[in-house]
Amino acid sequence: MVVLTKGELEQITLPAVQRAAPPLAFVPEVDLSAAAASVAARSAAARAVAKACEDHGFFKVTGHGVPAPLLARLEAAAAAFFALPQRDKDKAAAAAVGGSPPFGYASKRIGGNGDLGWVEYLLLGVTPAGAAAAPSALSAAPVSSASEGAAPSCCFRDVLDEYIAAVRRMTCTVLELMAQGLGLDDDTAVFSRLVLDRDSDSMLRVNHYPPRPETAAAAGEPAEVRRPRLTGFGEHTDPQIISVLRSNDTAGLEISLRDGSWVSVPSDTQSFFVNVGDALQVLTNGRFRSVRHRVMVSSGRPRVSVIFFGGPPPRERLAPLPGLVDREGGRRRYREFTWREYKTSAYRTKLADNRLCYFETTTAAAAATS
Ligand SMILES: C=C1C[C@]23C[C@@]1(O)CC[C@H]2[C@@]12CC[C@H](O)[C@@](C)(C(=O)O1)[C@H]2[C@@H]3C(=O)O
Ligand SMILES: O=C(O)CCC(=O)C(=O)O
Ligand SMILES: [Fe+2]
Repeated sequence: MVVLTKGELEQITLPAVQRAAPPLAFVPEVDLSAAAASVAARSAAARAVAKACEDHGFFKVTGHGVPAPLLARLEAAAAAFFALPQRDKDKAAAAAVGGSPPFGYASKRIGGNGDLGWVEYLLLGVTPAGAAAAPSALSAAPVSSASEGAAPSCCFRDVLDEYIAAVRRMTCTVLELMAQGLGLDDDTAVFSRLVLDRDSDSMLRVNHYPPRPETAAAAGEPAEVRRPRLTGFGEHTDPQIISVLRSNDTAGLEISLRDGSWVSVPSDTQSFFVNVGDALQVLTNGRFRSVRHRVMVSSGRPRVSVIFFGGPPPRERLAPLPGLVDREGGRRRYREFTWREYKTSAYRTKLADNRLCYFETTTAAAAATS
């Protein structure tokens, strides 16, 4: 059980004074089933994806083909896992493959550098075969399907493995549309091959944000005091190439727009949300922007989200794609580095830090500060 100090608790509750973010008026959307219908539909979808990645680094995917019963089973399995007694969840952490952070179960502590959030989570490496390198204790968390009534019960780990295979396939379709939208028609697998590589450093995260707790404030106090907004997951960009998120019907995800304002993303259980990650910002020479996002907890209902992070193999050298650099008159915004190097550097940072600035070329860094 994690017991926080008073100061640590304040760190989570501090944003209570902030006003709730307004909803994102227009969530860019791509329907993958429509995109598959014809060459013209595919190129229209590719253009829409590229525009969303340039404008927001964020969009919604519908028509994705991930079966609804699988999503329902995953949601039920995750809820059943987080409802386990604390000692069983802690045991799962201790049993994590390799036993080493960041993988396994944790509560309130995010990463190793003092970040806190109103969240508990499972973080799993995804093995080359597509299966979760999951804590073995997950096998002992039986769940029956919420949607299929009499369907056989099955363990969390099996549902996770099935989900990972499906979400990885869909992620690669999205990455191919991104490449096409950038005009990289000669090599539309330029991003997807990194996530499909047998050594791809991809991960799965299952987050559970418990309902915001009641406060003892007097009835006459303003709503923000009676129902403080808590930081579920502080603002950050994701370091990988792409993150593909699905949540239950409790909202909480917020993204930062280009002007720095925050907007909330209405939940949609039928869809997936895609974030551009730092590595894709580098590969596209800054044309696609990694989106700054966070989760705020202001609901009396729990939020459960599952995020697939598509990462390259550790040895992969990342640098702006030459074709995209040429289009900017040869200006290369980032130096070459390996994914291992980037990840090591990222894991030394706090959640809210800018992790890309250490990899900018001097010209880009100089332009940004002038
Ligand atoms: C504070 C941190 C948590 C994090 C590693 C880091 O040092 C900075 C990046 C964080 C992040 C954000 C996206 C993913 O949720 C994550 C798994 C990742 O790869 O980078 C987390 C890391 C984590 O929770 O360990
Ligand atoms: O839980 C969510 O909805 C988003 C969490 C997130 O951004 C992350 O795990 O990197
Ligand atoms: Fe994230």
